[in-house]
Amino acid sequence: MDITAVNALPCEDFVNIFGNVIEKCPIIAAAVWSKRPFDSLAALETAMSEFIDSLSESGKEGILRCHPDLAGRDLQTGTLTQESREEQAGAGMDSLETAEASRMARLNEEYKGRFGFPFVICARMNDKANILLQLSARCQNERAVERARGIEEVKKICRLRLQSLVLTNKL
Ligand SMILES: NC(=O)N[C@H]1NC(=O)NC1=O
Repeated sequence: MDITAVNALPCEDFVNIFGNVIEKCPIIAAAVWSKRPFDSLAALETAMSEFIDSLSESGKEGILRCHPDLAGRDLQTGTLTQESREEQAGAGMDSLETAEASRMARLNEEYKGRFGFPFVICARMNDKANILLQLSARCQNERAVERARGIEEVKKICRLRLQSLVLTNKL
C-alpha cells in the first residue's frame, strides 16, 4: 500500500492498521487521521510525534501507562499485544534466568513507585543486559526527565512498528 492508498483509507481502516504503532493508543491514529494527506510514511510518523508533543504532561504519562512492563505480568499470562510480544522476545525478556527475572520485577516496581508510570524502552534497540542497566540507572532520574525519556522511547518503538508494517507488506 503506498501513501496515496493510506491517505484514501477511511478512519476505521486507518485505525485498524496504525492503531497500535503507539502501544494501546488507537486514539492517536484516530486523531492524526484528520491530518491527511501525508506526503510519506515519515510525515505520518511526524504527525504522530507532534500529536504526542502537544499533550499535557499527564497525557504523556497516560501514554507511558499504556505500555506493559518488560518481562511483566502480561508476558507471563500471554496477554501482550503481538507487537510487544515480538519486541520483548527479541530482547530475551521471555527467557530470563530466575535471578534476572526477580531483579527486573523489583526494579520495575521501584521505578513505578517512584514515577507513577512504567519504565519504557525500545526493546528492539536494546539487549537484556542493557535493558537492566538502563532500568537501574533511570530509576535515579527526576520525574520530568524520565517522562521525556520514556516518550522518546515510545517514538522509537513507533518508528520501528511503522517500518515493520512496511516490511510485512501490510503497507
Ligand atoms: N515497558 C516497555 O518498554 N515496553 C515495551 N518496549 C517495547 O519495545 N515494547 C514494549 O511493549
